[in-house]
Amino acid sequence: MLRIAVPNKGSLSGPASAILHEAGYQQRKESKELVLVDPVNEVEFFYLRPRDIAIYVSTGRLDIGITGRDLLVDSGADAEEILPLGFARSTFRFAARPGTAESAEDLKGSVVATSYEGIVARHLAERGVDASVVHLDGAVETAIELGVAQVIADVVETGTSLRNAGLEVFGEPIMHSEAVVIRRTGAGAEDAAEPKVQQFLRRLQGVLVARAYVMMDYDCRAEHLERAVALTPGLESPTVSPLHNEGWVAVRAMVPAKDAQRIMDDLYALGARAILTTAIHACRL
Ligand SMILES: Nc1ncnc2c1ncn2[C@@H]1O[C@H](COP(=O)(O)OP(=O)(O)OP(=O)(O)O)[C@@H](O)[C@H]1O
Ligand SMILES: O=P(O)(O)OC[C@H]1O[C@H](OP(=O)(O)OP(=O)(O)O)[C@H](O)[C@@H]1O
Ligand SMILES: [Mg+2]
Repeated sequence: MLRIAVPNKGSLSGPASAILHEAGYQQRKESKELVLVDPVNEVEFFYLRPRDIAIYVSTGRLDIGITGRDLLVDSGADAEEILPLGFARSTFRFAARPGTAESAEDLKGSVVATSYEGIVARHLAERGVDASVVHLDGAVETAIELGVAQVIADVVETGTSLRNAGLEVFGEPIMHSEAVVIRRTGAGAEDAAEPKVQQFLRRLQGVLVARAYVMMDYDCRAEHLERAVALTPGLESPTVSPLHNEGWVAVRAMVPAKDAQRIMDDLYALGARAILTTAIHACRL
């Protein structure tokens, strides 16, 4: 059985279970379940705190896990990212009251509050900045008002939490994060679990592609085919079939979902007709 760590709480938990479900894996029905065996797919899921997942995976007791890139880096565990998943996107940034500082270099002698001590301590050390780091579990934005720190380093998505606390980001983002699949550093072809890991990754990649692309079908005059195909090159090459009406062809290609409407306009302007898009539910590329 492949043993997989899944976040049990927080921003990563819902979308992680959703992508696994879309990839055809059984998922827990109830948030108190800690372990779930999916016998058909020969996978065992362990629902763990997101912050602990890299630690479990680094020991090799679990084969792979889903966590945040920021949590992976912060843990310092011997685990590496093998597939970015595109959800729980955030930046990790310094923030303070306006006018406090402009960059990490201004933080000498300051107290920085954060839930990500590992990332912050390393970032400051790399720049030779001597500042103290205070660990807080959450709601870090409040640490400044309560006088625990002059500066915070925290996850920022919309910036609403910072604005509500009267704080502003400063300096370059410390890192960009999103949910990622991780495994033990150095795991590879020699591992017994490797074929199953690769199959698991192909399934998740299939979901990511199915989410990002639609299938587009249209008819166009043969003399317009080259220009039409330039608009819909597909992933490898579009399928072109003859139509019963001479001089017309049917074209089928995958296109990025976000561009679909613009491409349909451009194809129509080119004289293409019967332009249809359909959702892709699953795929293996
Ligand atoms: N508002 C947010 N938007 C996007 N990603 C976020 C947000 N808050 C946290 N994350 C991401 O979620 C992961 C942290 O998960 P974790 O469960 O520890 O915290 P959380 O989602 O803030 O939940 P909670 O604080 O309620 O326990 C990190 O990878 C972080 O980048
Ligand atoms: O930029 P925003 O869209 O406001 O999102 C960022 C906030 O979301 C998370 O907080 P969460 O609600 O998880 O509370 P926590 O600080 O207790 O973790 C994170 O720690 C930030 O505070
Ligand atoms: Mg949080």
